[in-house]
Amino acid sequence: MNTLSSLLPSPIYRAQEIKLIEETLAKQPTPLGLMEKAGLAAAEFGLELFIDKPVVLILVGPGNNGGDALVAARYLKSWFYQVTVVFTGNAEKLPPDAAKSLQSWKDAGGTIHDSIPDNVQWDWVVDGLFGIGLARDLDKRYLDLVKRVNQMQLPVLALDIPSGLDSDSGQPFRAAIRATHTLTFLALKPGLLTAYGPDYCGEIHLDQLGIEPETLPPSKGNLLTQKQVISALKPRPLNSHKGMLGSVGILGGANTMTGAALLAGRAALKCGAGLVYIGMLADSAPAVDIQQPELMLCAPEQLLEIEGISCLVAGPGLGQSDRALALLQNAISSDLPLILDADALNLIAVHPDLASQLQNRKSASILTPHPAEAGRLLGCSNHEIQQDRIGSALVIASRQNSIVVLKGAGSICAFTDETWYINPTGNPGLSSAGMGDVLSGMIGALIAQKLKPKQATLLSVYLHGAAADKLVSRGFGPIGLTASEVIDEAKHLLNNWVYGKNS
Ligand SMILES: NC(=O)C1=CN([C@@H]2O[C@H](COP(=O)(O)OP(=O)(O)OC[C@H]3O[C@@H](n4cnc5c(N)ncnc54)[C@H](O)[C@@H]3O)[C@@H](O)[C@H]2O)[C@@H](O)CC1
Ligand SMILES: Nc1ncnc2c1ncn2[C@@H]1O[C@H](COP(=O)(O)OP(=O)(O)O)[C@@H](O)[C@H]1O
Ligand SMILES: [K+]
Repeated sequence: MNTLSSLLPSPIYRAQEIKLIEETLAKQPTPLGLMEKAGLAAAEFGLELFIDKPVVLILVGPGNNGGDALVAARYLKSWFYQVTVVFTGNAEKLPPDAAKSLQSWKDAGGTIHDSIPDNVQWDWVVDGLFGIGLARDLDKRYLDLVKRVNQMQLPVLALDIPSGLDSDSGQPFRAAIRATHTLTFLALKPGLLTAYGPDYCGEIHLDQLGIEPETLPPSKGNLLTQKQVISALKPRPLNSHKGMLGSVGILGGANTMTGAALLAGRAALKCGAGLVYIGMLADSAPAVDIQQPELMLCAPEQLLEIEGISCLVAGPGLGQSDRALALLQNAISSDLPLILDADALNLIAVHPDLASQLQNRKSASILTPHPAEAGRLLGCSNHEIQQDRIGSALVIASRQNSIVVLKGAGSICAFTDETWYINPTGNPGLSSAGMGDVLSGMIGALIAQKLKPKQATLLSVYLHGAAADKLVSRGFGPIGLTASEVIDEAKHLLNNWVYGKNS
């Protein structure tokens, strides 16, 4: 069994893909069937977690997830746990493997309750109501069970996925079990990792049921891991100079939003860009950033004329004025790698000519929308984006011929070759103004330092969240965490990753 942080690059499969894998595996003769393995793994994990908690409630659903729970019940009973099994479904309609598990449970002397008995004080709960087979809203019977368990405020071990959660999208079907631990089987599913998934899953563990990951079919989706993102980093040559480390141009900072451009610029500087220019649109734009005088501030029209810029970030605090539109047009028509955030995305959403200009670019474009910006780009609501974060990010990537980072809990990085990644780092401390500006500056810095756009994007997304996680672990958040703090921590982490120092 693996915890998330111990996983090497790990494939993520949607429900349809997992079903195909299960069908293939079911045809291969093994001494122990997959359900038996899943139930045993769950019981062993329960034993590890709750060795001193003997009274357990096990909820069994109408499909194979329920079958897993019945197997777990049988093992736990044989280890002298006091097990109460609740099954409200129709035994005659159970799929064959689950029906066998029910029979084995009964053969072992187990009994079934058709509702949760009153007046029993359980120590913990096993949630085996639904797994990846749930594809519609919970009906009242199951909704009541889910609500009842959530009210108990007990430790809950969810099998495969918390019941009620959509394993593809991370959205609850009306309600979902709030688990303290989720033991998922065979491989990761996106719904565990993005949108509401992390809120419902608690600690996520993976049991591959003895199936070697190399034998699974290749997946378009993967979990981002530290090992993968840092693989492109290397120490600077001793004989380095600032010209080698690239220069980032930031376009933004209209009236009242100069801070956004400054944050992007400071992030670019502290993530290692050799030179950082900021072209601000504000009427009385500052001539210098007193806190960061290394930044070079200039008129935005001038920025686009500067020789030797390696990469442009357009959008932080850009506004949507005619001047902003004209500047953005120029930025998109440049041959430079381009990171587009915030109002740059909003302008593209309402100017189809800009969108088609973007599609035809030869150099890399990276779009970093939050769900509302993604909704504007696709002409749909924020809610619709969140219902299918992966699909939405892939559609934007393909339509705009761009790398896309769909931000928010479990950010999705999507590519035009239809591959996608989910980022496991980050926390609600990042839900404050300026965090997106910092991310765009970080990507700019890494591209300027000659990382490939894909690698720069994946590394920045992971680093941005990891810096926030480090800060929260030291008590600097989540409440009141600031974008400026994230910049400084990202600098420390990046040095640590490249030079192995405990800074
Ligand atoms: N098939 C296999 O080989 C394996 C399956 N495993 C387990 O099986 C699970 C998938 O099993 P299933 O495909 O049977 O699906 P589930 O057990 O997740 O649930 C599907 C069942 O729920 C019913 N249902 C769906 N939505 C409902 C709703 N809103 N209200 C009431 N009933 C509803 C369906 O009619 C079906 O009977 C996995 O998540 C995993 O836990 C594991 O044992 C590993 C091996
Ligand atoms: N709950 C969360 N968990 C993980 N990451 C988060 C969370 N909330 C926000 N973030 C991250 O913080 C950043 C916020 O960006 P954005 O919404 O554009 O902020 P702003 O526009 O204020 O700069 C994104 O990278 C996003 O993924
Ligand atoms: K479950």
